[in-house]
Amino acid sequence: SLWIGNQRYRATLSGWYFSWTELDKKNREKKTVSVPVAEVIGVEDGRVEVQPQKKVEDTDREFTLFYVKRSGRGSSQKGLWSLGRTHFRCPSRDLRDQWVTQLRTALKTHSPSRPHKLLVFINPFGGKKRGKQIYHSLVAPLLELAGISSHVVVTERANQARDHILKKDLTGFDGVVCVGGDGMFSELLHGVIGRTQQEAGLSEHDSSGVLQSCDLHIGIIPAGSTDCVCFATVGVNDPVTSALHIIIGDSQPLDVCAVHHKSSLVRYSVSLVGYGFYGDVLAESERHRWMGPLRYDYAGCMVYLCNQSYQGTVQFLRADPGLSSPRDKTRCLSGCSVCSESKERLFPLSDSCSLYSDKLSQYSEQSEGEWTSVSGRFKSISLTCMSSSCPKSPLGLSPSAHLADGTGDLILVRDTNPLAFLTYLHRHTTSQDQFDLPFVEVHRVKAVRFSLPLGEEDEEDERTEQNIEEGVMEHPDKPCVQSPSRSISQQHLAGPARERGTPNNRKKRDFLCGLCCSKPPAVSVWNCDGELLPHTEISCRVHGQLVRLYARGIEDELRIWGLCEDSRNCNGKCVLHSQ
Ligand SMILES: CCCCCCCCCCCCC/C=C/[C@@H](O)[C@H](COP(=O)(O)O)NC(=O)CCCCC
Ligand SMILES: Nc1ncnc2c1ncn2[C@@H]1O[C@H](COP(=O)(O)OP(=O)(O)O)[C@@H](O)[C@H]1O
Ligand SMILES: [Ca+2]
Repeated sequence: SLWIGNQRYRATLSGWYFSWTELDKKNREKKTVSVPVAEVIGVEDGRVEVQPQKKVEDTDREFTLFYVKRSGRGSSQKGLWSLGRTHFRCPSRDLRDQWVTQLRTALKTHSPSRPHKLLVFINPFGGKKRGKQIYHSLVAPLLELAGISSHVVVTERANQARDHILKKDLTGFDGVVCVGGDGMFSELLHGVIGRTQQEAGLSEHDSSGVLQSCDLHIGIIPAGSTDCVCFATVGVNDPVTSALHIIIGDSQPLDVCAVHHKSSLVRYSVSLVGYGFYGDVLAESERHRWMGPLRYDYAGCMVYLCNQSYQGTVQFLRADPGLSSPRDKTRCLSGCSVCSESKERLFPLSDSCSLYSDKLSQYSEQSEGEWTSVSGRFKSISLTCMSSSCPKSPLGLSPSAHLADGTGDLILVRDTNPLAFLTYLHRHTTSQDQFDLPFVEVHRVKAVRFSLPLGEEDEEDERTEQNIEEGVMEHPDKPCVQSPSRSISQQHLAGPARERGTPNNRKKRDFLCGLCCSKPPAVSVWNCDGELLPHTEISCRVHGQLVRLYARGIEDELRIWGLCEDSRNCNGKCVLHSQ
């Protein structure tokens, strides 16, 4: 027996669960609460509070259990996790000590993948510039409660986090965490992939080569502008929810797209490699960083009004259509069967590298005839390895894309009238099918190539030079992977001086004029997870499950509450899947 307040409970710790059942005066069982041991955050002697501040009342018959608590069923805050806390009173001190010891032992046994030590990078300038506050007030107390030690680096420049991961001794760290947005995540992604390949002696520049999957986990505490990677892998962009996923050591594999230009790696992407609309929005938004996250809304409106489209040829290698389709109306949810089956396909034996290389040599030998080619004028071309859902678009760019199936979804939006394009964009904010439009096509792919019409190559250089002069990009001779273009401080410091009619400012106006007025540019620019790429002709290849995040995918609300056992096969009949 245990007591919560004056109420008696029968408590059991058996296998994977700690449960307590309310008993009435006649010992009849009433409501039961069950907490999976894997979701226990900590067990403390006495009555302990951590919010708003840590307070310990060391009463000798009590203990406090901290655990993951989900927002109520049907709540508007779907997917949010918070810290649950219950004070239990035992009949004696001895029994209290036994409970605490047993619970802690169970925690060690059932949660072997929890991190013990984390390396945390905070971008103090990301999003609304609240990174430091978010970490210290919401995240650090939870890590401390869970007994996780952390080494915190507040970044002073762009690429500091990436360089640190690439060059410094990481012995003892179980994972790396960023407090920031998609750009900050991208730094960690490049650091972790680069370091893993260095250690494995593999070249990242060989576009048909095998890449070694990374063991070091990445955690994201969302504090950025789009927070797409966090939203699409957790279901919400909430720092406490993400901190709890990190603490319990969740693990979500993620596909990564490698972008190459000629024979060198340009960058990696997980959320968006976008040309046309999304490239132009990013180029325009970088000039308005001072607006914070609102810069994307402003730039989106401006670029939409300019009504541009671009010519080019897109070639792609289709993924096996028997496995899944971007239009099958399913969603990749936690425990997704498509992704788990892909694991066996991508890594058929534990000695994955050799077999995987066999598969890749097949890939590189794939005949030209197997590439499908589409030429024309496009409003936008997007490739995403996952749904890319974000607060702006809750179902994302490709709602049925999978996080870890080794494929990406290629979305081609052909030139159309402004109203039709607005319909396409608007459907991202609703549950209407954005692919059910005559000028839109979507393909599930393994690789993509983009080329400009013959004779446009000079334009590519011109546009690239212009961007570099304006400080939006670095020189293409420097491999982009060594020096991504975006730096908040650079943009920030350069901003005010440029506003006052300096030559740079005139060029800024030329950029929009170029887009909207007399001679519109023939060439757009690629947006690669929020970075402008310095090349237009690129090739992309999806590497299945290359990295792992501290996440578990989006939880199926009905499955959690025991109402829908099979998200894939309910055929949209249940409440959640018919939405
Ligand atoms: C009429 C309403 C139109 C609304 C259209 C909404 C479409 C939203 C799709 C968003 C896809 C986002 C893919 C993620 C990209 C990020 O990697 C990138 C960088 O993010 P951050 O580091 O946080 O700054 N964000 C973008 O490129 C912004 C795209 C915004 C497009 C409107
Ligand atoms: N201290 C810093 N000063 C300037 N730029 C930084 C700093 N730390 C990180 N960055 C860069 O800022 C960019 C944007 O950061 P991010 O956290 O994604 O915010 P947002 O979502 O608002 O774009 C990243 O590409 C990162 O390389
Ligand atoms: Ca995928």
